[in-house]
Order: sequence, then structure tokens, then C-alpha cells
Amino acid sequence: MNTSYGLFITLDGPNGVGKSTIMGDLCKKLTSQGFETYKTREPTDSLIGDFLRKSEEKYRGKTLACIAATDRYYHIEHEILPALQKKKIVLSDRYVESSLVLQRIDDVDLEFIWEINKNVIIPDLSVILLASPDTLNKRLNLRSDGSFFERKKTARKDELDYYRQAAEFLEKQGFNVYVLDNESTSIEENSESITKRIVDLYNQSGEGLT
Ligand SMILES: Nc1ncnc2c1ncn2[C@@H]1O[C@H](COP(=O)(O)OP(=O)(O)OP(=O)(O)O)[C@@H](O)[C@H]1O
Ligand SMILES: Cc1cn([C@H]2C[C@H](O)[C@@H](COP(=O)(O)O)O2)c(=O)[nH]c1=O
Repeated sequence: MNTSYGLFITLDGPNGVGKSTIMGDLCKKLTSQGFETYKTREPTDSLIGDFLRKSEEKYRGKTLACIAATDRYYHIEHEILPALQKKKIVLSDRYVESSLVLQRIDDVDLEFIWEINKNVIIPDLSVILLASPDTLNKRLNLRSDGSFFERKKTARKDELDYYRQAAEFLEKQGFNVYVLDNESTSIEENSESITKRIVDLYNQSGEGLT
């Protein structure tokens, strides 16, 4: 664990599952309990991240996978590690879990994806939110436009299958994975149980709460 350097928490799951909603709630809860948080996301807000966000209509497959991995290593070096060194609780909306799903939907095989991502730092907790394809489609339909991954017809079911496989795969790589149903369980209940896990990890690190 990275606990002597703060805590690193990732929040992942299919498009529209509720990552940013839960992230906002989690940050509020942790801040109100006296923790210093650092909220971040992938693609990052750097030039590489902006490039990744704009890339999906032009670049695909292994090329897009490498752009996402490049942005991730930049993220680790320039945002995640500096914030962990300041003992913050770093919360990232998407991380390597996303590549193990989105790049697979884009026909890149798992071995290649892992090969270019295997040197990432392991989060203290990797939260994966899931919901049924119907619910995901309903939530996404509320939006006016969609990305390549959101528009792809079979994407919802593929995303769910690949997230389940990613959870299993990452556990074997030593990740502490926490899979949650974000369909029938409320935003409040889920963010409460994630907060509890984070506080438990913090206390286990021997730092105490303040
Ligand atoms: N547990 C929940 N129950 C019901 N609705 C939820 C729940 N969690 C999130 N939502 C709703 O789902 C919708 C999508 O949420 P959000 O934008 O946070 O998803 P996201 O995973 O961040 O999406 P994207 O990956 O596309 O950015 C929002 O309208 C949000 O209010
Ligand atoms: C982290 C990550 C991102 N992408 C691409 C796929 C989408 O174009 C965006 C995700 O944007 P959102 O606003 O979070 O929906 O980035 C990718 O291909 N692989 C990745 O690992």
C-alpha cells in the first residue's frame, strides 16, 4: 500500500454508471471528516489528456491504447505521486481499469493493454461501479451527444463483461478491487460504504484520523 504517502483510490465503471456523481459525494464526505482530498481524472486535463479526449474519432486500436497509457504515466508522475507525497487522499475518475475495458471494446487484446500499463502504480482501492445495460442506456440517453464508445451499439453489454473480467484480472495483479452495484443501491449508500472502506484503509495505515 502507498499509505505512508496518502491513499490512492480509483473509481471506474461503464460510461454513465455514476462515477463523477459518486466521486463528488465521496469528496464531500471525506472533506467533512477532516481529510485532504485531491480529485483527478483520466483523460487528464493536460495537453496529452486533451489530445486523448479528441483522439477517438481519428485514432483507434493500439494507437489509442498507447495514447491512453501515455496520459496515465503523465498522470502518475505529475499529479498522483506529488499529491500522495503531500499525504492527500487521491481520487481518480477512471484509471487503468478503463483501458482494460475501452481498449478491448476497440479490439485490442488484454495482453497488449497490460504490457503497456503494467508499470502503473497500484491503487490502495480500486472501486468498480456496475449497472445493467438498460439502466446505463437510460442514463446515457439523457445526454445530447455521445463518444464512439457510448454510441457503439453492443458497448453496454461488452463494457459490463469486460469490467467483470478486469476486476478478476486486476485482483490477480494485487489490486484491492471493490465492485459495487450502482443501480439498485442509492448514491448515498454507495458513497457511504466507499468512504467507510477508505477510512478503514487510512486507519490501518497507522496514521490515525488527524
Ligand atoms: N446510484 C444511483 N442511482 C440512480 N442514479 C444514479 C446513481 N448514480 C448515478 N446516478 C445518475 O446517473 C447519471 C450518470 O452519472 P455520471 O455522470 O456521474 O456518470 P459517469 O459514470 O461519470 O459518466 P461518464 O463516464 O460518461 O462521464 C446521473 O444522472 C446520475 O445522477
Ligand atoms: C481513461 C481512458 C480514456 N479513453 C478515452 C475514451 C473516451 O474518449 C474518453 C473517456 O472520456 P469520459 O469523459 O471519461 O467518458 O477517453 C480511452 O480510450 N482509454 C482510457 O483508458
